[in-house]
Amino acid sequence: MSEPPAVSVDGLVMRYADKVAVDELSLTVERHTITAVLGPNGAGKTTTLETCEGYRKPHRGTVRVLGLDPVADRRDLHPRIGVMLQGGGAWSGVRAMEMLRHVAKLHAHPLDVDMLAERVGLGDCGRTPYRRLSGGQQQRLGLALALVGRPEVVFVDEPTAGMDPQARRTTWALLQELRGDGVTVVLTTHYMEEAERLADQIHIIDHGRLVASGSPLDLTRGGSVTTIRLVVTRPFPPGSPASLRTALGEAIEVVQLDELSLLVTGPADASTLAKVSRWCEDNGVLPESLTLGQRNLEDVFLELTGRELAP
Ligand SMILES: Nc1ncnc2c1ncn2[C@@H]1O[C@H](COP(=O)(O)OP(=O)(O)OP(=O)(O)O)[C@@H](O)[C@H]1O
Repeated sequence: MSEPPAVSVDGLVMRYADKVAVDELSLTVERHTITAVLGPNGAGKTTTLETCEGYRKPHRGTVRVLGLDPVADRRDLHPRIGVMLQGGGAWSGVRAMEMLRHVAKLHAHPLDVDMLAERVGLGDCGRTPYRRLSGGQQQRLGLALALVGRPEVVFVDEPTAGMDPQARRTTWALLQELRGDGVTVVLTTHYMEEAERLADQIHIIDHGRLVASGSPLDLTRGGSVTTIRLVVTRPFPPGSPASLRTALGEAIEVVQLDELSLLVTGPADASTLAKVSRWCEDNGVLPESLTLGQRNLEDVFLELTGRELAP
């Protein structure tokens, strides 16, 4: 029999009082991958992760991690997973290395804590109390705490939030190294670049629902699709997206980003650019800029939800 996937979520519904935070969500995370759950603030990413980690019980649907029920099989599952919580999850007065040593002792075969501290870049702040660590250092400690028990699956919630660009790159390299060692990494992020660079598989969620899944390449369709961004000097006349779409033809999508900009997506080329320019002239619209580019995940998200991904 083949081994179960790292994570399988099937028809998950999660509610806070009357609010539906996760709405019939189904997704699979294959082993030995980096999988990103991507979505804007409030999309339901943390709630989904916390359910996989066994901190919340599904209101409906099922969740399995390494084939186990995170709540009912908690004792068997917990030694096999690592969890990096949003906001660190350490006591405020404890020193970074004390905390790491303490957690290491709870595991049967922990990693060497000094090596791990060095690797995540905790280096010279090991004696600093948790509350005095910078946001980025708290994140690094959180990551070390998640990894010290040699987990098979590691859940990391917004691993690079609050990190400077260099620390972010170090963290990306570390997560890639983990995948190389056979660990499955499940991360949430609202950084499109993070998902695009790191993930083998991306699940985009919005309002608790899955809106798209695939590899970064699948989702951006191999770069054969281009975008045109049109920014204008005065608000568009009413009905502009529909009128522009009619002018450009069937295969082209037009999304209004805000009152002064539109995004055109599809098999666009120089002739499409010329048509957009002509449409502007015919409709008394004065372009401030008109740029042709490759479609990226941010554009995919915009098309799917009509909203920007970045907070
Ligand atoms: N404890 C709670 N009580 C009530 N509502 C909650 C609670 N936790 C989350 N929510 C709501 O559920 C929805 C999903 O929240 P969740 O934190 O899962 O989203 P998220 O995608 O992780 O967002 P973020 O990127 O901001 O962390 C949001 O509308 C949020 O306000």
